[in-house]
Order: sequence, then structure tokens, then C-alpha cells
Amino acid sequence: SVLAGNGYDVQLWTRSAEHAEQMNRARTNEKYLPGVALPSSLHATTDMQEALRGAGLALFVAPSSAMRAVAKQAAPYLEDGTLVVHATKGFEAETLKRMTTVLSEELNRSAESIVVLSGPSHAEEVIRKQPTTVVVASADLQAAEQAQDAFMSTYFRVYTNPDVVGVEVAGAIKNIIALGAGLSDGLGFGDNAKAALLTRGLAEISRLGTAMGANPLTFAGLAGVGDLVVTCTSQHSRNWRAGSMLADGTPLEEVLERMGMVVEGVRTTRAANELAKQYDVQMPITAELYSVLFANNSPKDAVLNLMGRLKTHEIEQLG
Ligand SMILES: NC(=O)c1ccc[n+]([C@@H]2O[C@H](COP(=O)([O-])OP(=O)(O)OC[C@H]3O[C@@H](n4cnc5c(N)ncnc54)[C@H](O)[C@@H]3O)[C@@H](O)[C@H]2O)c1
Ligand SMILES: O=P(O)(O)OC[C@H](O)CO
Repeated sequence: SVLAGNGYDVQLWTRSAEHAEQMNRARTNEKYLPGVALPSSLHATTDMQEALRGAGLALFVAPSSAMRAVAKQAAPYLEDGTLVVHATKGFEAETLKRMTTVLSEELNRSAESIVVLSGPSHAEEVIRKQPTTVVVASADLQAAEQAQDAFMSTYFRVYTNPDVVGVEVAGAIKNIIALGAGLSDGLGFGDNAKAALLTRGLAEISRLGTAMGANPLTFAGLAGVGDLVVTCTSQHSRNWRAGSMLADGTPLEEVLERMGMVVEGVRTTRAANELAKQYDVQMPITAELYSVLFANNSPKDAVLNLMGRLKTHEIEQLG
């Protein structure tokens, strides 16, 4: 929608012929963003070759679990001059790889040339042209600026950042904290608890991110604090909603079925739990979430465990 509004002809690839037909016929996306008109220069297709023919820019935004498969399908048709951007928030579950790594492997491109777009940006608001700010990160400044120019509009403001690791880690891990924020609200806890989760969640994100090579300042930016705030507080957040449903004892499988859309925080909790071990960093909120999601621990016990941890310093934990 943003790109079409900027005057580009946009081909929207989907694997579902029925969904593509519905969007082209009704000029709305009834399944995911009902009731909002799609720009006339946006055309949906299930034909990957058609979607990528002559493309100046290809935006990959499949769920993290599908990214490798989608990239594999795209690889034969991606032209050399096409800028690759992704907006997916998560790790590959089996390998713990970041999305730029997965894309680089499947598309036979250097990871440095790929751009990640992230930040506080719920689709429901963007499609209604509500003011939104995001960041595009790439090791290649020219590539980041090319993406910035393509997406920047009167209601969609885009900043560049060279820190791909920081932006990808922040975008992925905030979904875990949002699940926790939903749980906290669902348990009836108040604003103090939410603020605690956001702040100590940011400490966890920063700790893992810096261990993986990120610039700590990225976590104070749009991909860090910005996305953490929006995902932990917005009515639109699927991760927050899933967390609030878990609070009343609804089993995880049922929550995911009822959501009907990707809840990245669930798989990311598993991945982050592994990454914390690999990089030897403490991620207590993630560990408790893991125990609730995958080891039948009760949310109330998880809170008791977090509050009962040994006393410690605030700042030293950031190191
Ligand atoms: N929705 C948002 O506001 C938003 C904002 C920023 C980033 N993201 C990120 O974008 C990614 C996708 O989220 P979404 O909101 O579009 O999810 P969604 O669940 O609303 O839609 C996912 C789409 O991917 C398709 N899909 C699922 N598995 C597939 C596969 N194996 N092959 C091909 N297509 C497949 C589904 O059919 C659906 O069309 C996530 O990583 C999410 O964190 C979403
Ligand atoms: O709806 P969520 O929880 O997947 O969050 C969507 C975006 O990541 C918000 O920036």
C-alpha cells in the first residue's frame, strides 16, 4: 500500500489463488485488513515469475517459518538489479539464523546487500495512512537509502541504520515480551507490571543483541523501544492478544488456532531460549515464558519466579 501510494506498480505475491482473486476483484484484503480499499496500482498474483519480472525492489514478508521456502521459490526469478528488503520478525527455528542470513543463502546474494525494514508498524494503521516511523538497516548504506527513498511518504517516515543485527534481534525478541505483556494484563496486573516487563525486557533484548554483535544504541531506537512499546500496548498486536488468552488457561494450540494469524513470539521464545544458552546471556523473562509455553508452568508461578530472583544491580545486568 505504501509503495503503491508512492507511484510504484506493486505485484503482491500470495500462495492462495482464492485470496489473490478476492483482492483483485474487490480491491480490498478481506481476510487480513478488511474494509480498507487497496490502491489501484496493486495487483495480487500467485505467479512468482510475474511478481518479480523487472522488479526494482522485492519485499519479503512471509512468516519466519516460511521465509526459506518462499525465498527458494523466488530465487530463480529474482533479477540481479532487484533490491532485496525484508520485514519479517523472527529467527529460523531449526538453525536460529536471522532472516538476512536465510535470504542471503537462498537468493545467492551477500547478506550485506540485503535491507531489513522494522519498527513500530501495525499493518492495520499503515493501510489507513496513519503516521508511522520505521527503520531500514543494511551494511550497504546505498541499499538502505534506496529502500528509504522507495518507502518514505507523508505518513510513513523511514530512517536508516547500519546495524542489521540489532534491528533484526530487536524486532524478533520484542514479540516475546509482548506475549508476556498480554499475559500480565490477562492476569489482571497493572501498569507497574507492564512497565517492568517493557524495561527489563529491553535489558534482555540488549543483552542478547550486543552479545550477537549489535550496537546497543539501536535498542533505544525505533526497532527497539519503539516496537517494544507498540507491541506491548497496542490492541492490534497478535502477540499481546495471544498472551492475554494464555492467562486464563487457554491451551497454546487453541490460542494459535483462534488467532488464525502468525504469532511470531511463540517460535521466537524457543529460539531465544537456545540463543541465550549459545551466547551465555541471562534472559529470565524469556526463560519463564518458555516454561509457560512449552513446559506447562503456570503464568502465576512464572511471575513468582521472576519477582523472587536473587537481588541484583540494574545497570550491571545490561553488560
Ligand atoms: N502485521 C503487521 O502489522 C506486521 C508488521 C511488521 C512486521 N510483521 C511481520 O511480518 C511477518 C508476517 O506477518 P503477517 O502479519 O503478514 O502475518 P499473517 O499471519 O497476517 O499473514 C501471513 C501470510 O503468509 C502466508 N503464509 C504462511 N505460510 C506460508 C508459506 N509456507 N508459504 C507462503 N506463504 C505463507 C499466509 O497465507 C498469509 O498470507 C511476521 O514476521 C510479522 O512479525 C507484521
Ligand atoms: O501483531 P504483532 O504482535 O505480530 O506485531 C506486529 C508488528 O511487529 C508491530 O510492529
